Amino acid sequence: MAKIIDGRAISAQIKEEVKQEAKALAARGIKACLAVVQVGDHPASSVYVRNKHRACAACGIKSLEFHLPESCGQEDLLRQIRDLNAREDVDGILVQLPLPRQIDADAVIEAIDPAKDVDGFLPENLGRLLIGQDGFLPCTPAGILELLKRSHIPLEGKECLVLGRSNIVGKPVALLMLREHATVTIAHSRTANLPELMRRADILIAAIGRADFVKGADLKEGAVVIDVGINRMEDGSLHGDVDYEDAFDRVSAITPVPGGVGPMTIAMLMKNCLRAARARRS
Ligand SMILES: Nc1nc(=O)c2c([nH]1)NC[C@@H]1CN(c3ccc(C(=O)N[C@@H](CCC(=O)O)C(=O)O)cc3)C=[N+]21
Ligand SMILES: [Mg+2]
Repeated sequence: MAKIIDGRAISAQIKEEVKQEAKALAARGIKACLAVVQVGDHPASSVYVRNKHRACAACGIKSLEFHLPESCGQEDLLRQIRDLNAREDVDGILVQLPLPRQIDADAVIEAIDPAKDVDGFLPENLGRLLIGQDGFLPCTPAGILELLKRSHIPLEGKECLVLGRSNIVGKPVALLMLREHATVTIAHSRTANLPELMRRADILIAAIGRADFVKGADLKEGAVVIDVGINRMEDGSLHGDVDYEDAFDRVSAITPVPGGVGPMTIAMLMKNCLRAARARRS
């Protein structure tokens, strides 16, 4: 029987821990504060942004909303970020992605003060992860590690296969697994021997954005599957990158979609906000 790794339950536990820490900080007169910057009205973004404000409220973190029009220019956005960098009361800055085409997203993200980079997207924080220094970890990779740790899944010496090589999930989660002494392989669209790699992975982390791409027969018997994919189907349902039903009887543990990695991303964002507040103000 496969164990379902319950991201909603584990994220609720983390948010409860953050709430207690936020309370302790508030007792010293420090109210942690996240600024969320949204540009335009990408429908998915509005939902995600609302969820982030909701999580802040639940954790006792103040959240501020800055909503710029779809047509806003690069300079307008940069001015907004410089303003938030300068504000004493703002601990974390999150610029919701994707940004409209006319905006250079890399330049915008890099304008954020690294001490307020609660997404963990800046070169400074990703570089710290690479060389083993403390910094803000990107939320999805950090959430994946937390899911594995709180589910007591051993990582040391295990074969871990990461599907996908993005800067915000694939590459950083591979580094985190390496830090935990797993043997890590990163596969991508041009990997030649994917079937062979999938068949021998003890832990498979899928972050490719292709609905139901990984089938049960692809997996090693008893593998642990972490599914980062959030693929919206035509009927409105969400599917992961792994065919959950098909994989279920073959794995020892698996994250559902929804209710797996997604909620953990937000919980780790809350944790990063609190950490930013503590580091900046005490
Ligand atoms: N600067 C920035 N930081 C981000 O962290 C960021 C971003 N931009 N842009 C968009 C992506 C996406 N993302 C998700 C967070 C939570 C869920 C989540 O909670 N998902 C739920 C349900 C989702 C649903 O029903 O649509 C689940 O998987 O159970 C999903 C996706 C953060 N992102
Ligand atoms: Mg599925």
